[in-house]
Amino acid sequence: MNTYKLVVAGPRGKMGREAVALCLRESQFELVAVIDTQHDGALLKDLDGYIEGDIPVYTNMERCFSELHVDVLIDLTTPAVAKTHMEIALAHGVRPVVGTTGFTEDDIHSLRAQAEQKGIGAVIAPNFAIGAILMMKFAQMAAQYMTDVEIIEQHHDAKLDAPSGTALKTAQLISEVRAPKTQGHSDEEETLAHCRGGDFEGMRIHSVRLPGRVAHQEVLFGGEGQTLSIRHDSLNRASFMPGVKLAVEQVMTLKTLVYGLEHLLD
Ligand SMILES: NC(=O)C1=CN([C@@H]2O[C@H](COP(=O)(O)OP(=O)(O)OC[C@H]3O[C@@H](n4cnc5c(N)ncnc54)[C@H](O)[C@@H]3O)[C@@H](O)[C@H]2O)C=CC1
Ligand SMILES: O=C(O)C1=N[C@H](C(=O)O)C[C@H](O)C1
Repeated sequence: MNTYKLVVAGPRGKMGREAVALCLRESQFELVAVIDTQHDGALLKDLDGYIEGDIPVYTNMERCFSELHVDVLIDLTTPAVAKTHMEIALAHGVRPVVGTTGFTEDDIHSLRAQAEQKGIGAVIAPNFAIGAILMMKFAQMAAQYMTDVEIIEQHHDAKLDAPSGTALKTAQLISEVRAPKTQGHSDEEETLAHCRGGDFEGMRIHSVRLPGRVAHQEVLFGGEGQTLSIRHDSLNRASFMPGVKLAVEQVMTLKTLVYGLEHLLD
């Protein structure tokens, strides 16, 4: 059985905590360090909310990767730092598995070039939940036949980016099968700014942020005399962990950057 030496960036975050728990319970995963913004030199068990783990905390990723042998970085941090984290990992021959959202298409192109230049794998997955991948694939399938589409995503109010990475990825997948088109009335006017949401090739994306939500998305299609709704709900963050596990296992076999877990499920 293959074993993987892993580092988690963001261990005190909502997703980072789940990822640390995943690494500690999976026998083929060995958590060798965590990357935090604070607590350099402490141990995981010293961090708030942890009671076990003689695992070193680094605040400097370069130093971590220089001192330790690491196979995979799991990054669950913030849009502001995730790209730099990926660049540092790739430069050190460490394969990044990144759930952090907020990457632009240019970011993805340049990171893919870096992964290919190093000849190692990398995964950016805007959503690790298998049901969310199915929701996106079903939406892509439906958009071939029903071309009027609006996406409504709902998240907790601590989310930094809007729209969600999942909503953007859904729109990108739909745009592979649907020509850009203007939706709604050609003379429509917003009397309150942004009421019609973001415009992605004519598809409208609406972002709801409310306490009590986790991660939810509905893709709405309208046709003459009929509607179709495709909805996915993540009710907790454990829902993302089978996808993280899959990505860690698969990234070891890749030689390029893969954007979207759907490419690892086929
Ligand atoms: N791909 C997926 O399936 C999912 C992706 N996400 C994404 O994952 C990211 C994290 O989400 P949450 O855990 O909900 O956020 P969070 O705010 O609970 O956690 C983020 C953590 O990152 C840490 N952090 C910030 N800068 C850092 C740095 N330079 N080094 C190390 N740690 C750093 C913060 O201290 C914080 O603990 C977001 O971008 C979110 O959109 C969230 C859920 C599922
Ligand atoms: O911030 C979150 O919580 C989530 N972020 C991802 C996204 O932006 O799509 C995935 C999931 O929706 C939860």
